[in-house]
Amino acid sequence: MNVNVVGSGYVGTTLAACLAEMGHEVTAIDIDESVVETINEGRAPLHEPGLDDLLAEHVGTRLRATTSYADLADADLTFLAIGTPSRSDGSIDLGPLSAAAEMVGEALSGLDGDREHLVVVKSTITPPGLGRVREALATGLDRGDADAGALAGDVELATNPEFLREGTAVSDFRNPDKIVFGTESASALATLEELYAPLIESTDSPVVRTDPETAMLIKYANNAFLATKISLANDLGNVSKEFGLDAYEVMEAVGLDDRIGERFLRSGVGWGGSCFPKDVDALISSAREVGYEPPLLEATVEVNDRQPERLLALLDEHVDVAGERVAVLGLAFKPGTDDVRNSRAIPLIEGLLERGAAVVGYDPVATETMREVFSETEIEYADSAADALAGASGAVVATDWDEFAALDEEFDAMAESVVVDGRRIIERREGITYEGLTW
Ligand SMILES: NC(=O)C1=CN([C@@H]2O[C@H](COP(=O)(O)OP(=O)(O)OC[C@H]3O[C@@H](n4cnc5c(N)ncnc54)[C@H](O)[C@@H]3O)[C@@H](O)[C@H]2O)C=CC1
Ligand SMILES: O=C(O)[C@H]1O[C@H](OP(=O)(O)OP(=O)(O)OC[C@H]2O[C@@H](n3ccc(=O)[nH]c3=O)[C@H](O)[C@@H]2O)[C@H](O)[C@@H](O)[C@@H]1O
Repeated sequence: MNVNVVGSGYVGTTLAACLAEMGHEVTAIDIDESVVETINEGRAPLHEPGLDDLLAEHVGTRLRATTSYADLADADLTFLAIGTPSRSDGSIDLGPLSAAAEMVGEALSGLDGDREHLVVVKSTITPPGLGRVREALATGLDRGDADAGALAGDVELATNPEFLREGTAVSDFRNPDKIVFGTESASALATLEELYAPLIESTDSPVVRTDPETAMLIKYANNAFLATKISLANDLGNVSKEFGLDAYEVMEAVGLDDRIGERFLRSGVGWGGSCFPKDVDALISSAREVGYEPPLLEATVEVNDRQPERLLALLDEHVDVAGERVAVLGLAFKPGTDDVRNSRAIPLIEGLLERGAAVVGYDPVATETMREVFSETEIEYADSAADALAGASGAVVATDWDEFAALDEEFDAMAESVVVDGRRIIERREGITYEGLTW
């Protein structure tokens, strides 16, 4: 099939590359010229394992990138994979997605009368927000019938939420736990089924067929459940630590219960990233708009917000960091990515700066992205964990990069070897004062 993917971030680029791998002709559209140039050179515009190889293989044959919407109507369908960031009140900023939907509408306004085109929202958007995207698309099509809530027969809106994780985006896309189609007509469903047929046949993944709004609520409920699972592990982890017990031993045993499952029970400094924080906030915000205060989701956020301060309080017990050099190991919100959006390293660094510490951060891939959050005048960036630790009076671990597990004599070069681990990646050893956040 002939497919457009509008938005070439983590989701859009992965989707475009994997659809090309499945044999489709794909056009990736992004407003950022540098992103388009990078893709056309056969490279990923972001750090995502396996994506460079896929692009190198398919760019120039089945995949191309462009900033132009001009030929959009030639394809069978168009995905919208635009960011849906949070506003300060927790609701979603629909501006970028609506703007893109309007541009797609304009590009489709000249569609031949006998042709159909499916617009598929891949972005995560609340059910009420979807109405706004429909309106924007209708505005673009210049049909102005948004009140009727429907688009003319030849252009239809569907949803197909994405469940991939950053750092494992390509393998997650190739092996999905489920595929969710939110459609309003049999022909829209048939289009998505045809598009995904190679993946469904090769993986046997379950397919959920529902309406567009329910599909999106499934996405929110999924992320809310996972974030709550981690926050519960953190709450129980804090209790374990106060009892002088090891939360990991406890949760490993708890996870053996099939009804609970062992994944996403790793306690520590909490969840970050571009999605859990914004999606849980958006769900709370849109529930409030319809008159429901969701107490458990609010507690999920509160537990998460407190973990970095709990970690710093442990550091305070061992060293007064005012005027001292403190190493922050890991800047990315999790290993395998250069994404620092809502990374737990950010509140840790802010807390250390408030205490008057001289912060030196190290990350194997996320230094450049973190420089956009903290300038070189605010914190120092080291080229290696060893350089970050040298002369430091304390170290905090924010990300569980594998390479941190191998650190050993590097701790000997610290002025005071106090290590507070927020991710259980450093081994306890002789010669260092080690504190685990929940163990
Ligand atoms: N990052 C992730 O792991 C996941 C993200 N999602 C959802 O997918 C959506 C996209 O997320 P990311 O890929 O992380 O976003 P991103 O921020 O990495 O990428 C968005 C891209 O859209 C481009 N863009 C903005 N306006 C545009 C326009 N009018 N026309 C063309 N391109 C435009 C930007 O230049 C950027 O390259 C969000 O709703 C997110 O919640 C869902 C599952 C996983
Ligand atoms: O909607 C999204 O964008 C995506 O959000 C998450 O994926 P992602 O944010 O890439 O990363 P995760 O692996 O889920 O980790 C999120 C955060 O939770 C933390 N985490 C994870 C697992 C755990 O046991 N403990 C824990 O603290 C990680 O360190 C990280 O900060 C979901 O896992 C994906 O299914 C979803 O598609």
